[in-house]
Amino acid sequence: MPSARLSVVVTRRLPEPVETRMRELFDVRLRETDVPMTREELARAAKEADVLVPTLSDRIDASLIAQAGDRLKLIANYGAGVDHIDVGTARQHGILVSNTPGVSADDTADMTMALILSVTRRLPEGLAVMQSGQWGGWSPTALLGGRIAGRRLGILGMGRIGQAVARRAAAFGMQVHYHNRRRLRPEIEESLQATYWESLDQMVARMDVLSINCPHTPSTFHLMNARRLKLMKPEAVIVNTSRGEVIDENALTRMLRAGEIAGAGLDVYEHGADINPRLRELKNVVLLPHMGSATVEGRIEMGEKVIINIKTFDDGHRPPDQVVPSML
Ligand SMILES: NC(=O)C1=CN([C@@H]2O[C@H](COP(=O)(O)OP(=O)(O)OC[C@H]3O[C@@H](n4cnc5c(N)ncnc54)[C@H](O)[C@@H]3O)[C@@H](O)[C@H]2O)C=CC1
Ligand SMILES: O=C(O)C(=O)CO
Repeated sequence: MPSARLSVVVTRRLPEPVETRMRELFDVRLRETDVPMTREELARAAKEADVLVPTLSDRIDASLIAQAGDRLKLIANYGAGVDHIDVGTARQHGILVSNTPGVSADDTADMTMALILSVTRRLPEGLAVMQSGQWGGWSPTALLGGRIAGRRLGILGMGRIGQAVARRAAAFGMQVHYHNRRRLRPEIEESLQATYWESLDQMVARMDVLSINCPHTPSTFHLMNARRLKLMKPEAVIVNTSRGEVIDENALTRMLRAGEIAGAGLDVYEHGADINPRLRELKNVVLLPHMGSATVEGRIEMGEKVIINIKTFDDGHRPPDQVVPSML
C-alpha cells in the first residue's frame, strides 16, 4: 500500500513552477494571497502540517514551536537566512530545519556590487536629474563620484555570498580583504586574492568599502555598533545585503547625517519594512526593498532546494540542507 503523502503547508506565494511541482509531489496547501500569515494562521499551519515551508517574514519562535504539537517534523525554509527560526528549540522538539544555501549567492553578490557602484558613482542622483527633465548636457564637474578600482573592500562574513562578492570585486580591480569566523583554507584565500584580518576593528578602520555578508545570529547582532561604525574612515561606504540587525541602524543613520560615513547601500533593515525614516532623506544612501535574491532563476532554484529537502526527508533521510544550532 502506498504511504500517505506528506502534508506540506507553504506560508507565502512561491513562483508558479515551484507551486506546480509541489502540487505534483505533496499533499500541499499553498497560500492564495501574497501576504504573510497572521500569527494565528501560522500557529494553525504549524499544527496541521508534517512540513512547514516558511519564509523570512514568518517568526518561528519558541512559543510557536511549542504550540505546534507532535505532527510537525520539518521546517523547510524558503531562504538561506534562518534568523527568524528558533533552530535550537525546534531541535529540542525533534523538528528538523533546512534552508536553501548557495542558489542565491551570485544574485545577491551582483546586487552587492550594484549597491557599491550606485553609492560610489551616485546613480540615484543621475537618475533623478534625467527624470526631472533638467539635464543640460555633459559637464566636466557634475556628479563626480569615486573610482572603485584600487579601493580596499572589506567583506564581513566570507561565506557563499561573501566569496561571490570577492570574485566580482577583484574583477572590478578592488583589493579584497575579509574578516570571518574562521579563516579560509589557504588555497581558497589565494584563489580569491583576499587578505584575512583576524581583528574586525582593524579591518573596519582601513577599508574604503565595507560589505556585510554574515548571517544574523546572537553573535552578529549589532556587530557594526556605534563604536565600530566610528572606526570607519569618513570617506568610506558601507553596504549590507545580509540582515539589517547586523548594523545598529540608528547609529548608522546619525553618522551618515553627520558626514562621519560617506555613504551606504542597504538591501535589508533592522526592523524589516519599518525603516528609520531619516534614511530616506539622505542623498548619500541607496535603499533597496530586500531584493538581493530577486531573480526569476534564483527564486525557482530556492523552491527546487526546498522540494529536494522535503523529498529527501520523505524518503527517510536527513535533508541535505539541514541547519543545526552549532552551525549558527
Ligand atoms: N539580501 C538578500 O536577498 C539575501 C540575504 N541573505 C543573507 O545573507 C546571509 C549570508 O548568506 P551566505 O553567504 O549564503 O551564508 P554562509 O553561511 O555561506 O556564509 C556566512 C559566513 O559568515 C560567517 N560568520 C558567521 N558568524 C560570523 C561572525 N560572528 N563573525 C564573522 N563571520 C561570521 C560564517 O563563518 C560564514 O563564512 C544569510 O544568512 C542571509 O541572512 C541570503 C540570501 C539573499
Ligand atoms: O535567502 C534569504 O535569506 C533571503 O534573504 C531571501 O532573499
